[in-house]
Amino acid sequence: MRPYTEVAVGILIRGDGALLLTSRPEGKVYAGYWEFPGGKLEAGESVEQALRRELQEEIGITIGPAQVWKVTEHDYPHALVRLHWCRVTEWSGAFEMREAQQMCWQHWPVTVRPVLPGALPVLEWLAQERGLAFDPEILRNK
Ligand SMILES: Nc1nc2c([nH]c(=O)n2[C@H]2C[C@H](O)[C@@H](COP(=O)(O)OP(=O)(O)OP(=O)(O)O)O2)c(=O)[nH]1
Repeated sequence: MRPYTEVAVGILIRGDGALLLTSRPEGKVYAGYWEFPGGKLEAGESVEQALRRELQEEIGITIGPAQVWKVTEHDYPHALVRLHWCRVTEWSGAFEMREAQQMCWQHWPVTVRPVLPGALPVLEWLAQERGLAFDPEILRNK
């Protein structure tokens, strides 16, 4: 069986309920797709540690406490990933896209696309929590 790539992902939720999405930088698989910020765990790291490091490295902020909310899996051609989703409502520092990504605060309905397929289940749960009708399929394509 293919080994899992463990990934820590942050769902940053602003006081007004908006969610932070970032675009995948050039040179990575799925470049230009929208995703939640995060990245792969390094050896010996907890999910929270990896998320704190990735968000510092990639978007310049320092997150407060982060606890795993959901765990999902996605089988991509490039990797079998296990995504550890953390909701984050506290952070400090100024946003700075250090990999030339774009960032976007999104209210419902989410308008950016395409969104990484591995992020769609979580968007569906977030919409359900708010009692919103949401068809994740429309976010798959440009
Ligand atoms: N950050 C993030 N990754 C996601 C999401 N949904 C999803 O399927 N993934 C997948 C895509 C990638 O296969 C994997 C994340 O790996 P990555 O290559 O972006 O991570 P990284 O920043 O550590 O990359 P690198 O150092 O190897 O360049 O998780 C999401 O919403 N956010």
